[in-house]
Amino acid sequence: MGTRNDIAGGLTGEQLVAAGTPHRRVYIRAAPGSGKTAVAAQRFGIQRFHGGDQRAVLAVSFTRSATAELRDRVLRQWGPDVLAWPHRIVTLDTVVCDLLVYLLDTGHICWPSGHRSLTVIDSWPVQLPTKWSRMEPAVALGGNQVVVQTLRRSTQANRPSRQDVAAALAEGFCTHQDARTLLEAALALQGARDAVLACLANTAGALIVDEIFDANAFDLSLVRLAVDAGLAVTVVGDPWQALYGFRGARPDLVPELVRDTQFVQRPLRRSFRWTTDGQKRLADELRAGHGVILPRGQAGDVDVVLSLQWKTLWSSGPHVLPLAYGSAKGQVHEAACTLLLSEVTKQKFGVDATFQKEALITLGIDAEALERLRPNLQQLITDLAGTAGIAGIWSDLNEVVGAETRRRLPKKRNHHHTARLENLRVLLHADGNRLIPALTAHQAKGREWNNVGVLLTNSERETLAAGLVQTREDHRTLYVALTRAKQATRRIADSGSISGEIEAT
Ligand SMILES: Nc1ncnc2c1ncn2[C@@H]1O[C@H](COP(=O)(O)OP(=O)(O)OP(=O)(O)O)[C@@H](O)[C@H]1O
Repeated sequence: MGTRNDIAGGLTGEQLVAAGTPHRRVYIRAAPGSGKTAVAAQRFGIQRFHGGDQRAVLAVSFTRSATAELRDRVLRQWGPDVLAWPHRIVTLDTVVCDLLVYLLDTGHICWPSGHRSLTVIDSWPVQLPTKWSRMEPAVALGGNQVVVQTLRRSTQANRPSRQDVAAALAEGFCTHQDARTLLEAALALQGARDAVLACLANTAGALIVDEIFDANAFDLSLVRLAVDAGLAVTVVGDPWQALYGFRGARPDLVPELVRDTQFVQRPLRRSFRWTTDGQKRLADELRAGHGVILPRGQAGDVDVVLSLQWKTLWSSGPHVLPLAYGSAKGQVHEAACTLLLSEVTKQKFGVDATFQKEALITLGIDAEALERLRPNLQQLITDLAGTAGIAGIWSDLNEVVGAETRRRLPKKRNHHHTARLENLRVLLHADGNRLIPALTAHQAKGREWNNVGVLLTNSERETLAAGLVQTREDHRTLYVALTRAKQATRRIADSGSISGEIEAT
């Protein structure tokens, strides 16, 4: 089986060394645009076809989009055979669930009403009714039994009742976080831990972990477990691009893992992204911690606008269309507006709104129901682009979406609901002007465009001018935003005008 590399001219020596190294524990430390995904994909294929091992080659990443990108790349580089069972590319959450189910199957832990297959959901509020409360039902392990406890939290939030969670659990439902909590607790039981180690050793020969700096302490303990089980483990990542501290990522623990378990380092230093001296210089200056100023300049043609917050993007003038209202919080009205936004983003850019999938889950709407809804959503966009009153459009949206969802839509409209529609209306009225898609740096991670505009707050500009520090997550988020362009990164002003060339101080 030969490789079908999709990179013109093939991989460089540095990339081939990283992809093909025979070491069993490898840390590929990669600069932005250095072909991290291409190298991970190459290593997957080498271990799959040339590893001389029938056991699974497993690659994991932390988000669905990063996992899908790696899977696509592996399939393109190696053809469909590469993912014949048992070889897999999945999120680490999938591996967690599989191990939990294995422990249920082997009787090391017991689920209420004896369930052995699980339906794992993103969060309870997308599935169960909630109330504003301090009392939070928490799934835990009591001995080897899965139970529900109630915890008193210091702040109130929308939370489901203990009874509803217990009933859902008895039907085999749990959240990804529950699955993690339960596996972590189970691994503290010696019998269960030995069983997981044996399961890993028997079924998998190699593990590749993409974006290792997004791992939290438990994720890293699973990587250690894979090392203990004797798997060949490769971790890939860039410490400058660790963004998920808010989800508990612990980039500071990665050097410890690499040191303790004696990984060899294979750096990827050369970047293929920069096609101009200006962008290369910017990337070098940022990484060296030097101060950088992106001066304002003439407007025109960036391919995307990036910012650290969705909110900033919505207040950035009539030419910038953000691909989401905000991160998905499982609220029904927000989800209904996301479906509407998605019709616009599909029309303008040919892509879904960023959290459309989450909105469909929140509303319990499947693909067929969405198709039924779409003509009505399109009519609502026409209304929004016209002069119809916002209050009427708000209740029409409720009626349209209400016909397909069992979730209760709000009876009373409030300012937040109508603001979403008002904002969209402003953009639909920006006639004749080219709309530019806008994303947060988190959503832009791993992606690249020719020309990138960034929207910065005053304090972010000051941070940039003083120079970035790798240990600060807010600094790393700026770094990710400013290293997405192949040609140029410009500072876009709120009016929609864009800055000129990069200037390093
Ligand atoms: N050997 C190579 N020759 C030519 N182009 C390459 C080579 N390796 C990678 N590239 C190109 O460089 C670009 C960046 O690659 P990729 O997206 O894999 O980088 P990355 O390391 O994942 O970046 P980031 O960490 O910033 O997300 C892509 O357009 C890719 O096709």
